[in-house]
Amino acid sequence: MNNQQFSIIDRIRSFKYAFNGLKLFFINDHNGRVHLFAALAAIALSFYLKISRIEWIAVLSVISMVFVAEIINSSIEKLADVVSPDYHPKIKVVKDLAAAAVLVAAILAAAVGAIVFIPKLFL
Ligand SMILES: Nc1ncnc2c1ncn2[C@@H]1O[C@H](COP(=O)(O)OP(=O)(O)OP(=O)(O)O)[C@@H](O)[C@H]1O
Repeated sequence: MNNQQFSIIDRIRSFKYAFNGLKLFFINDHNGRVHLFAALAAIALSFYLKISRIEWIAVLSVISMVFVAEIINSSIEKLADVVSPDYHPKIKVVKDLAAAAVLVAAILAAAVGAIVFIPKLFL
């Protein structure tokens, strides 16, 4: 248990570190930029198609899910690269599992995108 006193300055500092992580993700991570582009395209399409409130909730939820999964995946990859710069079978399992989380989120996002957008675009 942490016995340190609550400090608003420490809380603000934590936010600063978190925003720095976000900046690193979008600047250094190629996947981060791909996801950002896809998210902006989905949001633009949502405005264009005037999707409903509940559809906005679905679209924004899956977009954030993909970002969360990719940020955690990226973080695990970086940690694994420090822990084991050389090939290690257990690192392979760790990295493949982290990548699987992104895959699951991306499949869900594609499914939600198809359910929301396809009827408005083609039907
Ligand atoms: N040190 C290692 N030991 C074992 N397997 C590894 C190791 N590094 C990478 N791998 C294997 O290679 C795959 C790709 O790893 P890598 O870290 O390059 O991820 P990536 O998704 O290609 O990353 P990036 O975000 O750089 O595109 C991993 O999922 C894992 O199977």
